Amino acid sequence: MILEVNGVKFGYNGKAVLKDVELDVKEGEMLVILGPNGVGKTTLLRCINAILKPKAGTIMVDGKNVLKMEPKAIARRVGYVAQYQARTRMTAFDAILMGRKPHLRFRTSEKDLRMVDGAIKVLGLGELAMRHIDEMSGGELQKVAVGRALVQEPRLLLLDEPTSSLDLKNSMNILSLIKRVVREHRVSAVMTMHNLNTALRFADKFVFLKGGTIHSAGEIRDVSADMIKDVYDIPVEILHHKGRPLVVPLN
Ligand SMILES: Nc1ncnc2c1ncn2[C@@H]1O[C@H](COP(=O)(O)OP(=O)(O)OP(=O)(O)O)[C@@H](O)[C@H]1O
Repeated sequence: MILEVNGVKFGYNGKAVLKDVELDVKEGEMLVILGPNGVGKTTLLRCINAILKPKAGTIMVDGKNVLKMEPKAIARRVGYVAQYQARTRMTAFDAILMGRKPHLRFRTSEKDLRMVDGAIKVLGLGELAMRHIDEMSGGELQKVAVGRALVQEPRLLLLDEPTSSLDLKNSMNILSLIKRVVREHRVSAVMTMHNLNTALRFADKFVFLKGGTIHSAGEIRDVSADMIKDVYDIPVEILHHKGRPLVVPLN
C-alpha cells in the first residue's frame, strides 16, 4: 500500500472539517476524492502531505508516517499540484526544475535537466519553456505545475482539480499522461475533481466525502445514482457508453 490514511481529524479555528477520514491507495492506482464545494477535499490533500497538521490520525506513505517526517523527506515521496498556482517571475523551465529540488545534491545534474526536458516535451510546453510563468494562461500554468510534480519522481501524486483550467483535449492528455506514469512507475495518485464524468473515466477508485467522513468508497463501477443524489443533492441517471459510466443530471 502506498498511502494509508486512518482516523484523520482536522478543523479550522475549532470548526471540524474532517471528522474521521480513512482511505488507502495501492501501487499503480488512481483514487479520486469527490464531494460538493467546501466539503474538505483540499483540506484532506493538504493533510496528506502535512501542509496542514491533523488533530488526530495517521498518514502513512510507503509505511512511514508523514506527520513525523521533515519537509524535504516528504517532498521526496509526495508531489502536490495545488488548485491555484503562484505566479512568480520565473521561466517555465526553472519552475519545473524546482521539482528536482528534493533530490538535488550540490548542483543540477544531467539527469535533472533530462527529466525537465522530457516533462516539457511530453506536456507540449516546448514553445513556452523560456516564458515567465507570470505571463502564462491558467491552463499553461497548470501544465507547468503538473510537470514540476512529475519530475519530483514522487511515490504519491496529489492533484487538486488538476484539469480545472484545461480545455477538453488538454484535460484528456494530462490525465492520460498521469495515468500512464502511475501505472508504469508503480506509484499512486490521489486527485480531487468536480467533473464526475472525467473522474469516473480516469480514476480506478473513488471516495465520496460528506459531513467530514467517507460517505462511500469503492471501485469506479460501484458508483451509483443514489450515492450521487445523497452527496450532491441532485438526481442523476448513470448511463453507459462504450463500457464507461456517464452521469447525466436529471434537473
Ligand atoms: N484557511 C482556512 N481557514 C478557515 N476555514 C477554511 C480555510 N480553508 C478552508 N476552510 C473551510 O473549510 C471547509 C473545507 O474547505 P476545502 O477547501 O477543503 O473544501 P473543498 O471540498 O476542497 O471545496 P471546493 O470543492 O470548493 O474546492 C470549507 O468550509 C472552507 O470554507
